[in-house]
Amino acid sequence: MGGLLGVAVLGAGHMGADHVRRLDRGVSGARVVSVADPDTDRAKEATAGIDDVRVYPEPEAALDAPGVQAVLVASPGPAHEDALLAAFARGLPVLCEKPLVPDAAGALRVVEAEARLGRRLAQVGFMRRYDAEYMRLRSLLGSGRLGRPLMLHCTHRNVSSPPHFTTDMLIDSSVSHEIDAARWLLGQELTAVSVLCPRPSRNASEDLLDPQFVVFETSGGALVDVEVFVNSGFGYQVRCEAVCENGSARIGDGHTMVVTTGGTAHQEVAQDYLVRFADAYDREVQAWVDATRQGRVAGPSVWDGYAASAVAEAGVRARRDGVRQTVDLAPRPGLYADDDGHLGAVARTLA
Ligand SMILES: NC(=O)C1=CN([C@@H]2O[C@H](COP(=O)(O)OP(=O)(O)OC[C@H]3O[C@@H](n4cnc5c(N)ncnc54)[C@H](O)[C@@H]3O)[C@@H](O)[C@H]2O)C=CC1
Ligand SMILES: O=C1[C@@H](O)[C@H](O)[C@@H](O)[C@H](O)[C@H]1O
Repeated sequence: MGGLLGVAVLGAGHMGADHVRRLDRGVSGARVVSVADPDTDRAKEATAGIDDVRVYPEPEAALDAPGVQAVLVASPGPAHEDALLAAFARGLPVLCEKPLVPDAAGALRVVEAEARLGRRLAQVGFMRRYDAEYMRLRSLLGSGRLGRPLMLHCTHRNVSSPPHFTTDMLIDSSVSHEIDAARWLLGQELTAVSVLCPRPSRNASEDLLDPQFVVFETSGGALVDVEVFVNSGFGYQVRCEAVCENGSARIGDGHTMVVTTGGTAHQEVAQDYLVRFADAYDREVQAWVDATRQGRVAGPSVWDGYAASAVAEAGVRARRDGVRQTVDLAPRPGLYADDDGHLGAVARTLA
């Protein structure tokens, strides 16, 4: 594909506006040609200073704008299914922010729609796969040097959650990252989930069960625990420690400057994902633009997005019912047999 890749961006909120800036100025090979947001003022603000960009209230109009060759979906999760199906109907490659679709049935409909097309068109925005620390951890685990992984201990803390955030979203929006990262790091499926909730923090809104403690069992006999705390108040902290038979490895501790003065040491703590994962988003979007211009689709697949939604849905049930839930994935269509390239390679090294 010659020339710059013309991208339609759906949703101009926190992530959408950041991706518009990234496509315009942060990565090479792309330009934003249209943006859709029912809040057109928000879309205009996000596109201020960009030449020849059109703003629409409806997603379909943005997809049909002249020059659109690919789509970046950054609308809220419940709007993703319609956006993906509309992009597929037009044969447009997509980078869709996580979650693919928050509910497993909707995510499976997207899998089936892409499988019917017979070719991959979409990548899911699980950006941790593009984070330098996560990539190092995966390659260390894959090398077999530490032996078989026994446990992953994960922490996922946000400073505060937006007003629309619900108790279910702690798992289907926030923990969805750990679900994908665990599948990718271990090369195993998550097969069962249990959730415990301590007495909620007074800093969370009254109807929010925050924090939560989630434990996954994996197909290879490992355990993955996640403390998710979206109103920690003190920082954006994402950590992961892999404990293996012959050693352990931890990421997420030292992302910023440590200042020592007057007998004490202070470490800055990132306040949000846009800062902590800035490099990962850049790498993710650049990889998507490059692959799309070459007519390829890479990165986390629609199948990975479905698996994450199915596991998260079981987690939400486990939290609501207070009972361990098993995860039953639908049969994987042949189109995603290649996903073993992502998951199976690590699994094979560790077998
Ligand atoms: N990868 C990551 O680390 C992160 C991913 N996200 C994901 O990004 C997506 C957007 O999240 P935020 O930007 O935080 O939300 P937001 O609430 O800040 O922005 C969403 C925007 O979408 C617009 N919108 C609503 N319905 C729409 C539709 N049908 N078509 C187009 N636009 C529509 C809203 O008016 C709003 O401006 C979600 O899927 C979320 O899970 C969000 C934060 C971080
Ligand atoms: O994806 C994200 C948000 O949607 C989610 O709500 C946050 O908890 C995560 O830290 C962020 O990466």
